[in-house]
Amino acid sequence: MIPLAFDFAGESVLVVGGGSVGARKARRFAREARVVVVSPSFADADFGGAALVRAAGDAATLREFVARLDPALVVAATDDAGTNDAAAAVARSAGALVNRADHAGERAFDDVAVPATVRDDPVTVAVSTGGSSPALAKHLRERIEETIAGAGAMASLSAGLRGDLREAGVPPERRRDAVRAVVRSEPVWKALRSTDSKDDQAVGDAVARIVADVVDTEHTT
Ligand SMILES: C[C@@]1(CC(=O)O)c2cc3[nH]c(cc4nc(cc5[nH]c(cc(n2)[C@H]1CCC(=O)O)[C@@](C)(CC(=O)O)[C@@H]5CCC(=O)O)C(CC(=O)O)=C4CCC(=O)O)c(CCC(=O)O)c3CC(=O)O
Ligand SMILES: NC(=O)C1=CN([C@@H]2O[C@H](COP(=O)(O)OP(=O)(O)OC[C@H]3O[C@@H](n4cnc5c(N)ncnc54)[C@H](O)[C@@H]3O)[C@@H](O)[C@H]2O)C=CC1
Repeated sequence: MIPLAFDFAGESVLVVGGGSVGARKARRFAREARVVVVSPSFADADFGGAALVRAAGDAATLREFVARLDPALVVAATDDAGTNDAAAAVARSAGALVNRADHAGERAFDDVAVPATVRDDPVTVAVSTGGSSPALAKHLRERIEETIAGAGAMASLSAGLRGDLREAGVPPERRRDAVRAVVRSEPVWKALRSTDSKDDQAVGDAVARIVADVVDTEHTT
């Protein structure tokens, strides 16, 4: 399986099944998509603000919801394999992606798996075990959470730096070297992770030193 980042803004997601797994998937996709959950009962308190429709997902009902919502993705998350089969078949015939919560391995070509995900916006890190061990995916996600602290700020900082250097007419190769040096710099990471607001100054100083170093070195060689 190959991970891709999918922009769900403006898209719909249909979740079939309102247990704790359906709720977790609904919360996940409700960050961006319009989510509708179809289920005869709802066992979790938090569906991320998704619309909840109390109905059994038989094939006719599912076809109706898929036709109405035109979802990019259908999540089959019931405890009933027959219903999950029907949800997957209806989704496929409508050209939607399918996520089956009760399947791993030997997937149809259009199936997707939901990875364990760490966010420090705009950075996301996704862990998949190819469906073999979701518990391991979760554990690795917890470990990575500490490792990427500050990555969101680093992404914004380096994107800003790239823009500034471009505007200043710095040629592409030198720009690339400077940005690469900044994202690898321990002093910059340390300052970004600091909760001390005066470290904004430390970040700026560390970046300025690196940029001057890279630009100067390459001037003189
Ligand atoms: C294939 C996949 C399809 C999909 O759902 O997309 C799938 C399938 C199955 N999960 C099962 C069980 C568990 N799933 C979790 C947790 C998570 N499961 C997630 C994803 C995936 N699960 C996809 C593969 C991802 C990959 O490639 O690794 C995570 C990462 C993302 C998310 O769901 O948000 C989320 C962690 C979120 C986080 O915290 O970061 C736990 C841990 C726990 O609950 O503590 C357990 C119990 C322990 C265990 O069994 O491992 C079972 C057996 C059910 C049974 O035995 O009845 C199946 C079905 C099967 O294996 O056949
Ligand atoms: N992918 C994952 O991360 C995990 C997947 N699983 C799998 O996912 C399934 C669901 O797990 P839970 O949410 O814990 O189960 P659950 O039993 O708590 O919830 C199942 C939900 O499906 C609903 N449902 C039953 N028939 C339906 C129908 N015809 N139409 C619509 N909804 C229907 C039920 O009302 C209930 O709300 C499990 O049976 C298991 O196979 C379990 C743990 C983790």
